[in-house]
Amino acid sequence: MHIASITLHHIRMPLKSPFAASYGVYHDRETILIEVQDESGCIGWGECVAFAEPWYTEETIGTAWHIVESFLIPQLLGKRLEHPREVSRLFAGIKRNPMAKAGLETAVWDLYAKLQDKPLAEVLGGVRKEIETGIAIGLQPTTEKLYEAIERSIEAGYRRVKVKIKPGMDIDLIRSIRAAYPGLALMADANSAYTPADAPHLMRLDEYNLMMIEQPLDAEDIIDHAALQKQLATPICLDESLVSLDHVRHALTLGSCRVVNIKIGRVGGLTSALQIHDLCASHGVPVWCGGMLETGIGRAHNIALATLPGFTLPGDISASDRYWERDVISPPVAVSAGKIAVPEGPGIGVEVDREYLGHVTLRTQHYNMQHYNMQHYNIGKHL
Ligand SMILES: O=C(O)CCC(=O)C1=CC=C[C@@H](O)[C@@H]1C(=O)O
Ligand SMILES: [Mg+2]
Repeated sequence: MHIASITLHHIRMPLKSPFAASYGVYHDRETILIEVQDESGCIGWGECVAFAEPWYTEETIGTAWHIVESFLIPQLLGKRLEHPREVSRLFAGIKRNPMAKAGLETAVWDLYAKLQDKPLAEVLGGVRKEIETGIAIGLQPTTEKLYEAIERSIEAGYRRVKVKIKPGMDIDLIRSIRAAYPGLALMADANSAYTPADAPHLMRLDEYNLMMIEQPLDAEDIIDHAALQKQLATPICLDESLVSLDHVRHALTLGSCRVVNIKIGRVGGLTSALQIHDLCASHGVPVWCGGMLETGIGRAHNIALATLPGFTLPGDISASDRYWERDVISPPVAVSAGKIAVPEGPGIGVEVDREYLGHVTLRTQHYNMQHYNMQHYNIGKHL
């Protein structure tokens, strides 16, 4: 692969309904879609999943655009690569910023798979032709709205339901859901809404047979999660805490969690996601693919990743129409009886709807060696 040009698309898509977590509410989704084109004209697509606000992690659309444009593109543009796993080595001189890195790196994986004329799932080592999937329901304004959302999820066949919790919307909420749906595969995501002092309160959730409690404490609290896991019968699943392979290795060593949510953007790309998958498998720790309210491009990468053998739990890969009136891919992601058929075309196996992409684009920037701003290129050169 000779990386000939890179194009960034900053887009905004309206959410069909607001998505609320313990830290805030999303009314629309800004994201950065990334095209990487090689000298043959083949195009790989990736998605940088940073939000517009630094609520989930410290990355935002603004930080990611800056890091991609000023530091990562200079390391990638013009390079001749044999394999996408080389990209993370090219980016090693730039600290953290995993979502910025993953946006470019996933595009190179898609490009590579297309050049191999193979589905991305096959190139990654996938073993499934369809994946079972779950759904994440944001905090709802009323219990009735929550029950309506749960009913719709069950009717759609989603294999597990994730609800959001936070202090004041937890024990009673879970108790009422469990009373209404005794056999439902149910988990809760706290998005770091609790502190270690809340351990006795969180232990009360043990009686409701939750599959797991996701990220109860702060992202930095790897040691405190280990102490909490010793007090909880319910498995802890970590999300925000795990931003690299080393973070996962530390969490498994300390016993901070018994389940791992792998999000391609949060861990810096597919190469890192594969390494984390393999590490968890060696420890007998199940993983599932988390979601970031992606467009169909990020969703397609998630589907490919979720075909790997260690992804034994349903993830947050819902249908395109769960969030979007219209997606930027064709065909949109569809869920049937809680399952998604893995695309069989080369790469991510979906086409980008450029007409709609243009409609939702706020800003586009194209970079190639002839026109690239040498000032930016020189910034990257010293790395
Ligand atoms: O992509 C989805 O379906 C939503 C997944 C989801 O629950 C989340 C997405 C992004 C940030 C968080 O609010 C939350 C999570 O922590 O998993
Ligand atoms: Mg989460």
